[in-house]
Amino acid sequence: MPRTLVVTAVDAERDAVAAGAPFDVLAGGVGPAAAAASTATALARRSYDLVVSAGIGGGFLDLLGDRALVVAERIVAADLGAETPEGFVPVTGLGFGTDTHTPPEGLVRDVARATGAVPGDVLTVSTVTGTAERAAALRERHPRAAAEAMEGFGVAEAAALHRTPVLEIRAVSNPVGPRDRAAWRIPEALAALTAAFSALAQTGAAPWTP
Ligand SMILES: O=C(O)c1cccc(C(=O)CC[C@H]2O[C@@H](n3cnc4c(=O)[nH]cnc43)[C@H](O)[C@@H]2O)c1
Repeated sequence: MPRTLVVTAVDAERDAVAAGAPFDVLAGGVGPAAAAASTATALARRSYDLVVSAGIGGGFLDLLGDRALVVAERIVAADLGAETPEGFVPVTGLGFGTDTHTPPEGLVRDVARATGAVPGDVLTVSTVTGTAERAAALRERHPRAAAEAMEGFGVAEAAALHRTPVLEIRAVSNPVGPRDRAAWRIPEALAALTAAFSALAQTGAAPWTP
């Protein structure tokens, strides 16, 4: 029986996923470093066939419109690199590391079909975008970005270390742009997360068999 590990940032996200399906779900902390450490520790204790980074996230509404869910075609470390007078240079442009993980195409397609999620790039940032200028800079560098969050790349790095396929699923709680924390629609996003994992479990297909 295939085993799937879902890694969220906080307890509320963990509980939302668990309410949808009885997978192993871990609240691994906020940010890429906490996510990588927690995921690597979990994968060292037990092997899994799939790791899913899941939670709420900011949406690029020019691409998403009012659609509430995103599945990552690529998981991109959007602020891992160097600022230069000519602009941002990703870590790969500096000659080392990686800045992108690519989930299995077939699984991305299956998730999109089962949940209605929009496939696109999901950016991992260490600082939540809070201005229109920053949002525009990200859009220019990442024309296929559909969402940003803070953990996907960390989860993906740990999964890669353990040679385990990875996915990222984000329910949109707020637009990527000028900060307005009071307007974040967290309960709605958590409900969308529950519905997504419930839909995946109901497919009855591997690797979603709980
Ligand atoms: O206050 C709450 O009830 C609550 C419930 C669930 C989650 C939270 C969080 O604040 C989670 C932090 C988490 O959210 C992701 N996130 C959400 N929007 C963005 C964004 O625009 N840019 C980057 N990250 C975002 C992120 O992955 C954080 O881990 C609160």
